Amino acid sequence: MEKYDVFVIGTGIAGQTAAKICCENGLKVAICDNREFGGVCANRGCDPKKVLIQFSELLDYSRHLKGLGIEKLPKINWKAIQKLKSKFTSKVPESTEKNLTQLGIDIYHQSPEFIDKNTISVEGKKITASYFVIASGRVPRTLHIKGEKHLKLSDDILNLEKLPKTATFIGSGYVGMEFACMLNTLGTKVTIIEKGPKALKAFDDYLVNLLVKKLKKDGINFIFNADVSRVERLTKNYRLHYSENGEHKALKSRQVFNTAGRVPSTDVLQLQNADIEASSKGVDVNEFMQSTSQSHVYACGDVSSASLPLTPLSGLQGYIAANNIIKAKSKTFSYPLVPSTVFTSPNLSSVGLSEADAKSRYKSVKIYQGDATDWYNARKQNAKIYAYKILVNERTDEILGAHLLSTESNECINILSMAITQKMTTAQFKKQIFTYPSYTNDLKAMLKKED
Ligand SMILES: Cc1cc2nc3c(=O)[nH]c(=O)nc-3n(C[C@H](O)[C@H](O)[C@H](O)COP(=O)(O)OP(=O)(O)OC[C@H]3O[C@@H](n4cnc5c(N)ncnc54)[C@H](O)[C@@H]3O)c2cc1C
Ligand SMILES: NC(=O)c1ccc[n+]([C@@H]2O[C@H](COP(=O)([O-])OP(=O)(O)OC[C@H]3O[C@@H](n4cnc5c(N)ncnc54)[C@H](O)[C@@H]3O)[C@@H](O)[C@H]2O)c1
Repeated sequence: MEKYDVFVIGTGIAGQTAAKICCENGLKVAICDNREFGGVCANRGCDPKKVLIQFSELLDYSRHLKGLGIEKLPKINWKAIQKLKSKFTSKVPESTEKNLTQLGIDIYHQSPEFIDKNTISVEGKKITASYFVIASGRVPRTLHIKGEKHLKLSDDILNLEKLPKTATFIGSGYVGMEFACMLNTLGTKVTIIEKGPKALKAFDDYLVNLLVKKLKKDGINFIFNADVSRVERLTKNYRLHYSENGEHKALKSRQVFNTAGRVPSTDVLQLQNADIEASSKGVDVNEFMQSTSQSHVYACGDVSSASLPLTPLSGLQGYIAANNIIKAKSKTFSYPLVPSTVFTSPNLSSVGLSEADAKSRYKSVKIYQGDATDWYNARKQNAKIYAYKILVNERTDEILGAHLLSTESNECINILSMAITQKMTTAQFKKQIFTYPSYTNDLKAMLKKED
């Protein structure tokens, strides 16, 4: 029977970070994955997605300037784009394995199953470890509808051989909105069907409404409050059945994508054999990223109950878990401020408190909100929408939350994130000198006029 100090499940950013730190500190470490090594972000998430999306962004940008200096729109070569994307993804599994092995970490290519609290079985072997790190991430939610097997997933979108003429997306969260926007810009006729009353429910209503309005003008069909029930295969197309206000409806498209969210990947691990508690939120952990039920088990990244499933947090949680294995309770996870961006055209970005949360926590909240479409930066690129909402504590003048909708919001939001972390007042922020002309410089102007 093989024996390790630490056995890590999952080779994404969380698992790799934890494994490397444990190994560098002299522990005997093994790591496993039931898919290609390297995790979602590098293989089938953030990185390949942005390689593809930069082309739809470029096309959207060019469309705005057509007739104003651009005569012909760029012609998209999807095959070449896929080739470019593969240059980023194809080497990830091999280089990840090589890197881990060179450090002296043993690797396994299968999902393990817990046999008891200290024993797992993997690749037909029984293995014991003093500590386990569960870093198995999330997988697409199953919808439990008839014909589910016909639904394609985000992996399939990233690997599309050709752009479909028509496509339906079930779910209008990050994944659905980003890919729907990309395909629509590249020429696919897109419908988004959402069970709730709005898209991107975690984001600011004012900005989401403006984004949805822009995307509708671009040709995306949105259906809200819909209950999907069945997918049917036709000769060339698929028909999705759903009900809206109790009325049965159906729509036909070449592809139907399930973008209805992701759930913790714990199904096959047999956690119950080791009495490790997990819920629909993931493996239950405390502030040390330690399982609340088994002190020798840690969970980090998307699979942990403390996750907000974004890459930067997964790395941080992997770091915390490993450090606590090396020295018990030496590091705590205390929900840092996390900026995030939905990579639609334009980008929707957010950091800190929402308007509702700010108002419930603070007595008096100033709201700096506006449509900046007629400001210089948007006008020069003939952008269709540019808007913002920044929330400020009236008593202290500190910035509490920021929400931006613009082509550059994915970068600008980081400036506001730093300002909030540093507890900057708007007076201090406005004293900063930024480059001109720049979207960053506009942030100061946003804080001038209260809504
Ligand atoms: C399409 C898409 C786009 C995204 N874009 C962004 C973005 O732009 N920015 C951002 O911050 N985040 C983005 N995310 C989220 C981001 O990818 C995740 O938050 C991040 O990858 C999580 O890292 P992790 O290490 O926790 O888990 P993962 O990267 O999911 O790694 C978990 C690993 O565990 C393996 N595994 C799962 N189950 C088992 C098992 N039973 N046994 C063995 N191994 C197992 C998996 O194969 C995987 O390799 C995106 C996600 C998707 C799906
Ligand atoms: N740019 C980024 O940072 C980025 C990009 C992609 C994913 N992510 C991360 O991955 C996570 C998962 O993203 P996601 O888009 O898969 O999930 P999500 O939770 O953001 O969105 C899922 C959407 O599907 C809807 N839905 C659920 N069941 C449905 C049903 N039966 N019919 C119709 N609609 C249904 C939900 O109401 C929701 O609007 C995100 O929370 C985010 O943290 C981040």
